[in-house]
Amino acid sequence: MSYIELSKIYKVYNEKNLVIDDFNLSIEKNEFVALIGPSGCGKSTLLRMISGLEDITYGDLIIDGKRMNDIHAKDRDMSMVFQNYALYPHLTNYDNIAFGLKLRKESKEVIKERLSSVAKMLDLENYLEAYPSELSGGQRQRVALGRAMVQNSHIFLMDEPLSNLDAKLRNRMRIEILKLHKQLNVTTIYVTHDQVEAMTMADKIVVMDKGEVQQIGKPKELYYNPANLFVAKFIGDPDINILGGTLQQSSVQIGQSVIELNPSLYQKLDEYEGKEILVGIRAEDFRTENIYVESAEKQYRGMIELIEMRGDSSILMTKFDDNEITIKVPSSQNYELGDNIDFSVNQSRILLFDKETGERI
Ligand SMILES: Nc1ncnc2c1ncn2[C@@H]1O[C@H](COP(=O)(O)OP(=O)(O)OP(=O)(O)O)[C@@H](O)[C@H]1O
Repeated sequence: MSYIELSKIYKVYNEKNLVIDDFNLSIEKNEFVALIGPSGCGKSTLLRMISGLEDITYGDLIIDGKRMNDIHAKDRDMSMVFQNYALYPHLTNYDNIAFGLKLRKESKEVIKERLSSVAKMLDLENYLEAYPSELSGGQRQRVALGRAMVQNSHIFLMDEPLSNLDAKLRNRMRIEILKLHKQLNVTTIYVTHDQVEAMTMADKIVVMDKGEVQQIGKPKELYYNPANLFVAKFIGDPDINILGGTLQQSSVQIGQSVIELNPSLYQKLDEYEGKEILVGIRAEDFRTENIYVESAEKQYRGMIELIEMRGDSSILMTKFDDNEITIKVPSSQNYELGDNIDFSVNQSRILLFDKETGERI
């Protein structure tokens, strides 16, 4: 049995509103798990059920072999960090961090010792006598982290802790949280709607939609082997290109164009022969250089309609037959608006989906 087991968990609000539907997840000790999905999919509800702030309607929450459903939040050995920091404005940062310890009636010495070690780790030593309003967003979030850390809990629950920070600070805090996670040997469950955050931080990602798990896997698994169209579209930036086509033996007909498929792929496709399917191609899976070397790959030509410069790469928008597509190229390749671009498709990276169910074929 894993350290944390969520087994057949359901959440029903007001006896009719099902927001978590048969959720199952195993989490190992010291693992960093990200829950991601669009707004309203039930991520926060799930985290609140784990923390004890919300009842579990049905199912079992087991931690270290013990059923926790009826254990009070304060006795669950967990610390929570929220998006809006939830700091008390009338308390100094020191008292904010110490709040939980004082509530638990820890001795002054213990509080002082833990505060000093945490403040050092978070680079907050010079701000302890100040109030939260005197801090920047990043510093406030560090105070909130500090408050969680001094509890010495074995489990950290984080609900979009970085969403209020600007992009640069978010990147820095991501690294800080990861370092803390490793240093403290805690098990972390991290809610975010930002797939980049989840991909860069998590050992394991749970993709949710409408209260249901879509896929659980390592970041790379989700990226290269999405279970369905929802996961393929949710993970990755820019969005994966999805083209509608008809399967014909060893190829897919897309409008007037044809994409050849790898033998390993089309051998599994008998039941789809002559049927409409969806083809997923990530922007980096078009080849634009040395395509003549890959003689087996068919070549296509499109006119560049838009260029998005991203620093190291450029995203080119062009057409494949009548479909708008994006192609990612190193920005050192010089393309201009209106240029024609020749490209081929990396066959080994093509993803196919059932048009009706969205499931990966
Ligand atoms: N106390 C409540 N009573 C009734 N319905 C609720 C309650 N809390 C949440 N919900 C509903 O449960 C669903 C899931 O909400 P939840 O906050 O868990 O989503 P989320 O994925 O965390 O969204 P976001 O990313 O926007 O925070 C929503 O449809 C929401 O309206």
